[in-house]
Amino acid sequence: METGELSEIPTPLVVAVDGPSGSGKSSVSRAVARDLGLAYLDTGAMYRAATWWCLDQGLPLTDTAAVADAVRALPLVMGVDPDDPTVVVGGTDVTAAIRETAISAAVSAVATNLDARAELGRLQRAAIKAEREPGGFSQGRGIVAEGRDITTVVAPDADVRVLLTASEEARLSRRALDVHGTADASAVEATRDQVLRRDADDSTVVQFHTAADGVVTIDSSHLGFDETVEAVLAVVSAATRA
Ligand SMILES: Nc1ncnc2c1ncn2[C@@H]1O[C@H](COP(=O)(O)OP(=O)(O)OP(=O)(O)O)[C@@H](O)[C@H]1O
Ligand SMILES: Nc1ccn([C@H]2C[C@H](O)[C@@H](COP(=O)(O)O)O2)c(=O)n1
Repeated sequence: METGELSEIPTPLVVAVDGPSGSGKSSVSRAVARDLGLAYLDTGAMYRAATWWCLDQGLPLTDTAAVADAVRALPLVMGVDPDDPTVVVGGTDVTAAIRETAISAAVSAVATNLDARAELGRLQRAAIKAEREPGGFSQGRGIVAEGRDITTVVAPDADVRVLLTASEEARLSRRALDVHGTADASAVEATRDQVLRRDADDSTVVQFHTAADGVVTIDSSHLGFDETVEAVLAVVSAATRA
């Protein structure tokens, strides 16, 4: 499918994308949203923002009740422009800060807190609903939302549901390139915690390695970035023609 061909897609359109760390969900979902003129919601960034907020207040992430209370009071504003997805907490722009290694290392403690998940899921559903209505960023065209449980828990009724996977090897070398600028053996080794340990911890509460019924799997291990975007657009096209 050619870029831009989907200007005729039925709207509002909700596209849900899940997958493990480094599978390409964020970058591919942003490109798909841009192409289709939709909003973009990075739900992982919401877990990261919640983690930043708790740590900023000096909360021990092991105190599950205190973390859940803090997340219920989280003053979070998510920017859903795919060209400039921002994250603001209590008036502070934390878009860059939430990508730091300290947050990546700690975020699973919040992601495995079931009360925090319930609250963030509620905020995610509200953000998706807002983009189905005229007042949102997309003016009612819709949204691409990505994470770990969007196809299954947050938006199981999405118009298009995709599980984006890639081999461990591909995911580790992509993340190593991002973080260390090289995918040599030591860079890959240094990336294991951020990718595999985090996925193992997160998998204890949410399933994102196998597609649920009705979810289309795209394995990007041997696809380039543009090919992966095209593959998702093809799934959107097929689903909206059906
Ligand atoms: N098909 C692909 N081929 C090569 N590189 C890719 C592909 N898809 C994504 N990438 C690159 O891999 C890196 C990781 O992608 P991205 O951050 O989107 O993954 P993610 O699944 O959102 O990870 P995380 O959940 O850890 O945030 C980025 O640099 C991205 O450009
Ligand atoms: N829907 C979601 C989105 C994210 N998470 C968790 C999993 C990660 O450890 C963390 C950060 O996500 P990332 O920015 O790396 O995509 O948030 C989740 O449990 N559910």
